[in-house]
Amino acid sequence: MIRVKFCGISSVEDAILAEKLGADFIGVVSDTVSPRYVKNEFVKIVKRYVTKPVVTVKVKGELGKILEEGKEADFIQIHRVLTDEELQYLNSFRRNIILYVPASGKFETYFRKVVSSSNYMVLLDKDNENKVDLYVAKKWINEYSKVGIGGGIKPENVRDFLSLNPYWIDISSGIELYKGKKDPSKMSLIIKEVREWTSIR
Ligand SMILES: O=C(O)c1ccccc1N[C@@H]1O[C@H](COP(=O)(O)O)[C@@H](O)[C@H]1O
Repeated sequence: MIRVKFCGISSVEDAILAEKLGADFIGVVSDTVSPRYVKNEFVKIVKRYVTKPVVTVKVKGELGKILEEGKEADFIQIHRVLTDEELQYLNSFRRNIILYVPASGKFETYFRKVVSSSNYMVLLDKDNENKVDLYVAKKWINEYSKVGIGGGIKPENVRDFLSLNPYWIDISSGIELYKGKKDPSKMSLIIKEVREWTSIR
């Protein structure tokens, strides 16, 4: 079964709708780099209305602060490439962590460091503005069980990502009416594609 994370959720209404339509994870971006930014306190509010795990996405900042600010979330997704020292520091915490790894052959060594470090979930995504290398992504998904994939997923191309058989697919901008507002029909289409894909395999 391929799980679905709808990310960049920035209203309770969209969180409730995402869960109702079938999302397995509700992602919120609590980092000001995002046009979908929400304050840390939003996690606690959303958790009153949904039962699915809530993921808070962080990009910048010192890891200790990220872990503290993300403590209300079920998962903390750290969406930047970490230094060796940061990976070592993170290993000393028992938290549900999702680590971003750019889906590019240039990050093969980093991918191996991450998956050998601890029991992380790994999210493959674009390497800056370079598209996801689906060949590399397929190779890594076959090697490690907890690899999700994002990076420009939308209803028109979701099958390309489902064919890699990831642990989950992760979508933010591809299911929007406009930045910060999710589109019910696009979310429904994604879920429909996933269910159809899963039912025939
Ligand atoms: O969603 C965001 O605004 C965001 C901002 C900064 C870092 C990560 C962000 N979202 C994560 O990136 C992937 C891919 O996004 P997209 O679907 O290509 O728009 C998304 O799944 C989130 O996990």
